[in-house]
This record gives sequence, C-alpha cells and structure tokens, in this order.
Amino acid sequence: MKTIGITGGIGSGKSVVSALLELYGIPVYIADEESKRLTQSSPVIRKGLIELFDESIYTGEGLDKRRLASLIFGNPQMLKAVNSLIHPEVYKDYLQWTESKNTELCALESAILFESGFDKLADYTVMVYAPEEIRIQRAMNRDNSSRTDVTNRIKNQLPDEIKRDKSDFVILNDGIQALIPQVESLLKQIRPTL
Ligand SMILES: CC(C)(COP(=O)(O)OP(=O)(O)OC[C@H]1O[C@@H](n2cnc3c(N)ncnc32)[C@H](O)[C@@H]1O)[C@@H](O)C(=O)NCCC(=O)NCCS
Ligand SMILES: Nc1ncnc2c1ncn2[C@@H]1O[C@H](COP(=O)(O)OP(=O)(O)OP(=O)(O)O)[C@@H](O)[C@H]1O
Repeated sequence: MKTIGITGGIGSGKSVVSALLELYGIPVYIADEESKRLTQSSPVIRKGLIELFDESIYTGEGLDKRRLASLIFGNPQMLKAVNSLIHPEVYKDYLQWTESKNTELCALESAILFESGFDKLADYTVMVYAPEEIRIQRAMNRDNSSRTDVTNRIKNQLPDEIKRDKSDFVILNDGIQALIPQVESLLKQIRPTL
C-alpha cells in the first residue's frame, strides 16, 4: 500500500483536500481527529497528561482542550512533552488503521507531518498551501478563536518555505485556484491509471 502524506499549516485547507481524496475512494487518516479520540480513550495518554499537569486537565466532558492548548502553544518544552506522549500512540493507531484497510492507496493528514516524523510513513508528500493571512482568517472564523491563538500555533509549526521544500507536491488553496483539478492532477501523477 502506498501512502500520501498531506500537510500544511493551520487553516490551509488540508481537511478540504482530504475530503476530496475520500471522494476519489482514498481512505484518509486524519491525525488531528484520531489524536483527539486517543486523548479520550488511551489510558497511556490520560495518565501521562495527568502526570504532566494535574487531574483537572480532564473534566466530566473529557480532555479540557482549551486549557491544554493555552498551556502548550506558548511553552515549547511543554508542547514537546505532550507531543512525545501523544505522537507514539497516534503512530501505533495509524499502523493498526492501515492494517484494517484493504487498499492500494491511502492518505495520512497532519499539520505537523514533518515536525512529528510521520512523513517517514509517506511515499509521497503533499503540502496544501495558502498565504498566512488567509490561513489566520480561516482558522479564526472556523474555531471562533483569537489572532493570538492562531499565530501561537503557527509559531510551533515549520515555516511554509521549509514545508514546501520538503514536499513532493504543492496544492494551492488560496480561494482562487480551483482544488478539484489540482487533486485530479496529483492523483494522475501518483496513480496514472486513474
Ligand atoms: C491541544 C489540543 C487539545 C487543542 O485542540 P483543538 O481542538 O483546539 O485543536 P485541534 O486538535 O483541532 O488542532 C487544530 C490545529 O492546531 C494545530 N496543532 C494541533 N496540535 C499541534 C501541535 N502539536 N503542534 C503544532 N500545531 C498543532 C494544527 O494546525 C491543527 O490542525 C490538540 O491540538 C492536541 O491535543 N494537540 C497535541 C497533539 C497533536 O500533536 N495533534 C496533532 C496531530 S497528531
Ligand atoms: N478554498 C477555500 N475557500 C474558502 N474557505 C476555505 C477554503 N479552504 C478551506 N476553507 C475553510 O477554511 C477553514 C480551514 O480549512 P481546513 O479546516 O480544511 O484547514 P486545515 O488545514 O485542515 O486546518 P487545521 O490545521 O487547523 O486542521 C475551514 O473552515 C474551511 O471550510
């Protein structure tokens, strides 16, 4: 099975590209979503987060995501500790997921594909790119968050130029260029029989 790694900074439009890939029959593992599920279900993550912070990091409704975000995105050491706890569990979960899929081609979406080392699981890497100001506006609107919340996350992600250099393909999602032809072109290059 071949894997497409999809990355791009916050608000670039990875989820939109992933939804298109799904429409072409390509299963996509969305690391953000699965890591959220694992923060609820994995005893290893729960224990680790409680040790790093305290019991109140979990409330009756599950992980206090807003609080965790406020504790890690301005504190590189704490972010590193949380990443080191969560990413190995996501990695294991991803391997199980691929085993359950009987497909020639799948995709792995992560904003921090290169930062986390998950790019090593990918045969092809694709960056979804949009100019930073557009990304900030999209993320603020989508999450009802402040500019500072969004830029604090951007500061903890690889700069766009580096992501672009590391990626095999770039999809431009600036709201002007149409996405479907770009996704089709990508798939034609990866899967010429499409
Ligand atoms: C801190 C948490 C609870 C905040 O949850 P929230 O619902 O606000 O954000 P969500 O998970 O949907 O992420 C939104 C975006 O934030 C950015 N982001 C999230 N985690 C990280 C990270 N570790 N490093 C840099 N950017 C990140 C990404 O662009 C992501 O798409 C959550 O982001 C988290 O648990 N992050 C650590 C785990 C992780 O690295 N997840 C990313 C993929 S494995
Ligand atoms: N071309 C576009 N035109 C208008 N809105 C868009 C476009 N692409 C994405 N959006 C919107 O911008 C927001 C961010 O897009 P999306 O959630 O796909 O980003 P993402 O890269 O997955 O972000 P994150 O890293 O935060 O998960 C969403 O609300 C989405 O609907």
